[in-house]
Amino acid sequence: MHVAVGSTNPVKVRAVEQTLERFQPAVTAHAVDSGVAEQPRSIDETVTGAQNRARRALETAGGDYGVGLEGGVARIDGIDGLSLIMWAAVTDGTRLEYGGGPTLSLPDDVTRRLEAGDELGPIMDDRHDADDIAKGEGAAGVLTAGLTNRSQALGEALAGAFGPFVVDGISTEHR
Ligand SMILES: O=P(O)(O)OP(=O)(O)OP(=O)(O)OC[C@H]1O[C@@H](n2cnc3c(O)ncnc32)[C@H](O)[C@@H]1O
Ligand SMILES: [Mg+2]
Repeated sequence: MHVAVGSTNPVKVRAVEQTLERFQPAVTAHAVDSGVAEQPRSIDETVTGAQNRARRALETAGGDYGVGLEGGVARIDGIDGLSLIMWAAVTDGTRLEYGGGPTLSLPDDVTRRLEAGDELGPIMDDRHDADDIAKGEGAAGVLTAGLTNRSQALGEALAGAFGPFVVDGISTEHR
């Protein structure tokens, strides 16, 4: 089974390898355009980014499945400030399925900086005097003291999006 991922961020590739380990897939990484802003700011924009990445990865690489993973921030009813969200999309070239990852309420100072126009990755690096948090444990790791991390969180989104293909037995019919 060949799974083409629409990103070269190692955290996203790892999320796919870990979540789909059972199938021992060949996972390839492709720098595709998400078609949305570098920092998506709504559920709609985040889902669209995931969908574009999945479709474009499969178009670029071929293979059995295209996977798109996208991070974003959004306002959630009932919660003050902005929250970190993440969505996955999977396509086999015909069908598209979606899954959401965990939602994490962001601290006030992070929300303020996002509202001023900054992106979450650089904000987290600056706040924690670190480099490339978005390519490692992620905000999901930092904000939970490691109870989860970005790969694991993205993996949960992917499980939701990939599951329907497995349930319907499609994956075993592919190469
Ligand atoms: O190379 P790509 O696939 O684009 O990887 P990315 O880390 O930029 O991931 P996204 O575009 O999906 O994320 C959109 C923005 O949100 C940031 N972001 C999302 N999740 C994050 C996390 O867990 N920790 C830090 N930054 C995060 C990220 O750095 C981007 O600025
Ligand atoms: Mg990005």
